Amino acid sequence: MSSISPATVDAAVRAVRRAAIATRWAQGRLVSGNTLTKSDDSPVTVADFAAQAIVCNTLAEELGDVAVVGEETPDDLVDRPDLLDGVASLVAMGVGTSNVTATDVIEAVGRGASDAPRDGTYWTLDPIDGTKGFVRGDQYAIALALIEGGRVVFGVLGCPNLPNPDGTRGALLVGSGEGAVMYPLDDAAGGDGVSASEGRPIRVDAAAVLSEARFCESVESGHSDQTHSVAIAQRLGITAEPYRIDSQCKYAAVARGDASIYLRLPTRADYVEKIWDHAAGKFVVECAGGVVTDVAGAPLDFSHGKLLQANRGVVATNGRFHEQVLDAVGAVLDL
Ligand SMILES: Nc1ncnc2c1ncn2[C@@H]1O[C@H](COP(=O)(O)OS(=O)(=O)O)[C@@H](OP(=O)(O)O)[C@H]1O
Ligand SMILES: [Mg+2]
Ligand SMILES: [Mg+2]
Ligand SMILES: [Mg+2]
Repeated sequence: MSSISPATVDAAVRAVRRAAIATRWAQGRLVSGNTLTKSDDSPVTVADFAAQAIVCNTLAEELGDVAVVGEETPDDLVDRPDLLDGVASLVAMGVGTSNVTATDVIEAVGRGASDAPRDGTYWTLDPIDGTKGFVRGDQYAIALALIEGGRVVFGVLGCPNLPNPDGTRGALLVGSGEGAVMYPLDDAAGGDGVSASEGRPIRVDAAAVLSEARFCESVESGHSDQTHSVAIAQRLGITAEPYRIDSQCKYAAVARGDASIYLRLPTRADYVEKIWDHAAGKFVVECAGGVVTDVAGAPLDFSHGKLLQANRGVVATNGRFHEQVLDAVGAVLDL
């Protein structure tokens, strides 16, 4: 396991925190013209572009010229002067400067449009994961991970709306070789980097009785097969209702013990998962003591560029239940 320098951790946490706070501000203020539909028919908003720009600018400022493989591309923005103004104001808010121009925005989003070299070192970024949840006013995540030689080595998940047991909302989860730590999103000390005094180590739950486990899955039935997940739960004797929550907040839920299992069951034979939808979340779960594989039990393989083309679906658990869950998944999906 490579060790990640404190400067790298600090830059990544600051980048995600800034994007989380700016997008949270934007979430309740979106109007219909703030959203467009991409060529694959999926939605993207001014906040997705702004978050990518904020994270890329912060990493560049603090770490220099790093490669970032982000979900969004400036191509979707260039002919949309109507969107650019909104993105620029959000970026200005996020990075704490004034005078962000349309050209600055295009350049900053473009910093996140690198290719994913097979054996190289690069960051992967989902500036808003769960855009549908974001637009609905529900859960979403900012997910940033570092990949070295085809393996995830560090991950940060910003979950601006995640409900905490003490009634507050918002959490920032960091997975590194030293374990998983959760920080409040709003730093009491007023800083936006790592504030070690406030970090709290997190672990997957210690549940030992499978029938009492809680499983989570996507809100969107088009992203995860919710019919087979019910059959799998029944087979495992699980009676609790599924915890349906948007985005990589599902990984956060498993990492900190709000749920014991995350099932992402393919809905289409031709859908291939993207690295930015899983890298940060899966690493945080593993650092918190959990296990993550695809539905057939294979480790997620980040050595194929932008796509997890060697995998289908995802199963994440507290580790203790993993084999039994995979057996049930295999039986129900007829693998
Ligand atoms: N068919 C299909 N199967 C699996 N996954 C898909 C599919 N289509 C889209 N996506 C990706 O799902 C990402 C959102 O993840 P979730 O389903 O967990 O969240 S949500 O319930 O949609 O909010 C979403 O990420 P964002 O685009 O960042 O929101 C997509 O990359
Ligand atoms: Mg998207
Ligand atoms: Mg995503
Ligand atoms: Mg996204």
